[in-house]
Amino acid sequence: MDPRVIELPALFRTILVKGIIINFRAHKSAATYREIWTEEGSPLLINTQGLGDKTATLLGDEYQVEIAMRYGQPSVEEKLRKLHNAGTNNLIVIPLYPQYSGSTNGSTFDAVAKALQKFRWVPNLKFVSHYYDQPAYIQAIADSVKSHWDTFGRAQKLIMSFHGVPKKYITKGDPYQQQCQATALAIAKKLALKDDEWMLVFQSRFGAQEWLQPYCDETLKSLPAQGIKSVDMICPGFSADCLETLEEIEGENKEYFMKAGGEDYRYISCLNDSPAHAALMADIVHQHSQT
Ligand SMILES: C=CC1=C(C)c2cc3[nH]c(cc4nc(cc5[nH]c(cc1n2)c(C)c5CCC(=O)O)C(CCC(=O)O)=C4C)c(C)c3C=C
Ligand SMILES: [Fe+2]
Ligand SMILES: [Fe+2]
Repeated sequence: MDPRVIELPALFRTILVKGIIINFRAHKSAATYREIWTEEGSPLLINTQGLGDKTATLLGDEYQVEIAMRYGQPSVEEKLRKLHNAGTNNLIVIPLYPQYSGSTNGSTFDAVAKALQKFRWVPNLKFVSHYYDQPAYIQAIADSVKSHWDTFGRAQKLIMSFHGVPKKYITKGDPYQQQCQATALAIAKKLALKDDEWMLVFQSRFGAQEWLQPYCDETLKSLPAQGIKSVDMICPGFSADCLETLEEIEGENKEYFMKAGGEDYRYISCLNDSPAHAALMADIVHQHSQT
């Protein structure tokens, strides 16, 4: 029901979410979550917690690191309360979405502001709007691709899949598409890829309106007929593996590609709780601690 995610007037949003999404999608969604669930719980939560712990180790005693979920648990409010009780006076918020979209980073800002409304205290606050072009981020992604190539060999094409948003969000001023393109180009450059050796696509289209193109699913269905039989898949817009990567990219889209005549489809994991990812987070914190 977040108006930043579904940009419709309240009445239409309610009809869409409570009338259509909950009735037609909840069952399928629960089944797909069951497919990716691990003994320890949600991959998104475990990977994010691991990243938080490793970042805390790198930052040392001067900092306290807490991870929170935009929706669900642990909540932003719960973690802000914990930080407040610990005497925190300087707060740095990093939404774990490298490319800014109102539907993610903007919405995270809303969650922090809304939670703080319940507090008398408001700390010194730094909000990291995006980090799509940070050299350490581009390097970490490129290194994860290289290390995958070293182990499994190299496919004909590297497909970089970013989460989609309705095209209308961009025409209204969201910088998300431009930031995804800049990230993808920087990764391709770092890997010295020729133009025909990589591609940017957008996944997760939902509903009837036009979303950002090219669509991931349609692209994968069409590539084998163009002679592309092997692909490496990466999702640089996701910090941690989750439903959108493990089920949608590693599962569903692999099936589309193989059914269309593809032969080799390899998914390269998100940065998750890798040392390079924790170092990137610590780097961002240090940059925002100085000013
Ligand atoms: C229909 C509107 C949605 C837009 C626009 C959207 C943008 C968007 N989302 C992410 C990242 C994640 N989304 C996740 C879950 C999720 N997102 C939507 C809808 C929109 N997202 C739904 C309905 C759900 C629930 C899952 C489902 O039923 O498909 C998650 C969490 C996945 C998990 O493992 O829990 C992430 C992460 C981005 C980056 C983005 C636009 C930039
Ligand atoms: Fe989403
Ligand atoms: Fe999605």
